[in-house]
Amino acid sequence: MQQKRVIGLMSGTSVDGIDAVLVDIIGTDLDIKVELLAGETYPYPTELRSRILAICAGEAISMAELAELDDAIAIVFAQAAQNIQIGHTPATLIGSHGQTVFHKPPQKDRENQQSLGYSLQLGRGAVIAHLTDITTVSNFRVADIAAGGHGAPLVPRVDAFLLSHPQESRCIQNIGGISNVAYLPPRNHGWLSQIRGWDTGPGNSLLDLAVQHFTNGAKSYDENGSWAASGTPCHTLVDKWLNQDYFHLPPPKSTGRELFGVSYLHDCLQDAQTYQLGPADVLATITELTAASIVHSYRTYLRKMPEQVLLCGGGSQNLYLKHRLESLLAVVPVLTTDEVGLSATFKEAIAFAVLAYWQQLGIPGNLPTATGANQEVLLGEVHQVKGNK
Ligand SMILES: Nc1ncnc2c1ncn2[C@@H]1O[C@H](COP(=O)(O)OP(=O)(O)OP(=O)(O)O)[C@@H](O)[C@H]1O
Ligand SMILES: CC(=O)N[C@H]1[C@@H]2OC[C@@H](O2)[C@@H](O)[C@@H]1O[C@H](C)C(=O)O
Repeated sequence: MQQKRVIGLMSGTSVDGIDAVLVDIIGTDLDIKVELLAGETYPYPTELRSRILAICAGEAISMAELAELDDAIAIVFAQAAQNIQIGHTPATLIGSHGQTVFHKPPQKDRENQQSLGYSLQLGRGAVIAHLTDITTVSNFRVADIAAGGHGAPLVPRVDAFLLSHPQESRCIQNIGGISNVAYLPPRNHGWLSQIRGWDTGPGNSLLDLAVQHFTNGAKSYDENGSWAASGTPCHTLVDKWLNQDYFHLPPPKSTGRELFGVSYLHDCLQDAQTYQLGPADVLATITELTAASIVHSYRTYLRKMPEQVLLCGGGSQNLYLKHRLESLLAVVPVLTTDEVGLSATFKEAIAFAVLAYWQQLGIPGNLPTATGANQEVLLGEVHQVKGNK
């Protein structure tokens, strides 16, 4: 049986820091087992985070600055990989997602011709491999995009093998900067082809930006959602915002801070002024949009509601958001993946360790029903170092 010690590195659309995990992986698909040996979030240095957020918000930079940023990110990713191994037998493989700074889904023109998407993750794998002396797999999204897919979400195939249930249907709901779902039917005949996945819309991105706006940067997020919980959502605005095109696009679909970022928040704040909403009410209203857009997408795009929802990502710790999801989902129980034995904080980093492991075994990592690609493909580019297998 295959077994490997792997490092997973991930920084998502919240741009809060690098999630690093050290895992032992054994098996291949339904027999796969992942043991989490260590997990840590290493915050970005403040100045580096500001530069990343600026380009995510559309600020123009020169090619020289882009090259410098690419390697500055690779260096902190490599440091995260070194640190997570302290006190452990070293890993022989790294799966590094990198830092998304631009994401453009594939688009259809008026003649229904589809153009390819484009997604850029910085922190080049060759530099991580060189600095750590560990074979590194990176650039996971490009092969799926070349096959006509969105290149996202990629985690549903990993969710399928780590979190599906023999009898129950589950939605695995990640609430990061952006939210995405993997719908997992019960594991019976043909279940793999019935899995669905898509980005549901905003997660914490708008909430974090609003908190930074109201506190002049003194706070970066609303801990436990307590500030939002002290306000009242404006349902008229939630209904208006839910009319937006993205929520009415059928899956497969993906999005990013290009849509749910600074200028979207600006529009929300203008609307909020019309209704004279104070900061707590604005946060409550954006939280309601986040919860309502998730539930609306289940009701609209799934044949049947799931029997259970398992939350993960930083937003799973936002108690007010969790409470609003529970209320809107009514009878469907809402748990976190921690409660079924998989770390809600580190699941995405674990997923990129698994995707790197699959790459080395020649196992495809994408699910065309989630990304829209025209075929299953091997994900990731390999940066081999001497001695690693
Ligand atoms: N205790 C908490 N209370 C409320 N929100 C929290 C808490 N802890 C984390 N968060 C939120 O989670 C965010 C980080 O989530 P996460 O690390 O899952 O995002 P990400 O991986 O960057 O995003 P994505 O999944 O879109 O790639 C923080 O920016 C914050 O908004
Ligand atoms: C382009 C990009 O980085 N997309 C991320 C982002 O963060 C959440 C959502 O948008 C998601 O679908 C995707 O990441 C997860 C890890 C995925 O590919 O499954």
